[in-house]
Amino acid sequence: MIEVSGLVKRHGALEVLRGIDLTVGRGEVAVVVGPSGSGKSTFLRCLNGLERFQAGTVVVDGLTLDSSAADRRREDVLRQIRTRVGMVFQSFNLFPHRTVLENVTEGPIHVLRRDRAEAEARAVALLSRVGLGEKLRCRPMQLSGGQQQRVAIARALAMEPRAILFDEPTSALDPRMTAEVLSVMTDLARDGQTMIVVTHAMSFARRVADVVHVFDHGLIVESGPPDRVLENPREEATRRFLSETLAA
Ligand SMILES: Nc1ncnc2c1ncn2[C@@H]1O[C@H](COP(=O)(O)OP(=O)(O)OP(=O)(O)O)[C@@H](O)[C@H]1O
Repeated sequence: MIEVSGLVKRHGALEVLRGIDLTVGRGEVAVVVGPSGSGKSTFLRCLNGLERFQAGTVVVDGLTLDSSAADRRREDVLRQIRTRVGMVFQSFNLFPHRTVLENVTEGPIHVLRRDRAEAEARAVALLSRVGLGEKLRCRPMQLSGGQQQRVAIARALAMEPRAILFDEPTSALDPRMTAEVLSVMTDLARDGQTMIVVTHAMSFARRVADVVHVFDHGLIVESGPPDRVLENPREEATRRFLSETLAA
């Protein structure tokens, strides 16, 4: 579903990603962990074209983005990738003046050109699935952070994405709201949703990830199943990261 090779991203002289290779199969859950500043968010942002990169290739569901694509072709590929790959951010990013229901129907109606009644019926079903069937007419401000994040997940799902990228979806939430959001994400994973999740929630990584990738200074230093990487890390950088995370 997603194949990244040799991805290099620079900000001026700073090499933020120094040659990332990573593959995510259909229905797989990849969890990305690593210290602050190691390039995790930048990596996700390169996958759906929010960031340009200087070298390497990203293939998503058969669509290829590379560093050399001319602007017109790039825009065309990006448009297609963005309809196939959802993104859920730390800060929810909902439309503040729209209702919960409108937040979820906006993309299907205006981007996928779905009929309004069909889009609303599906949005109601998705909002019920994330436990918000009673909140359809609320505005985002009237909801807790955990509820807003679940709206953001329903909004991503409404686009029928082939894959969803999660960028620290629970780091602005308290433990109870974090648990609500991780439970929704766990259900999605069980239903076979392809996902890449950047998170500090190690319990989620242990329970749900098929593969954990450890970033350090713009490189993947270690990858493997969670019980192996998190319980028996081979690399010093992984051990350091895990001991700092446990101490925090
Ligand atoms: N627009 C930018 N201009 C310059 N440097 C940037 C820019 N965006 C990110 N960086 C730098 O790139 C590096 C990687 O940042 P990134 O946000 O990807 O890390 P991260 O692993 O997601 O960190 P965190 O866990 O704190 O979110 C950092 O050193 C950051 O300062």
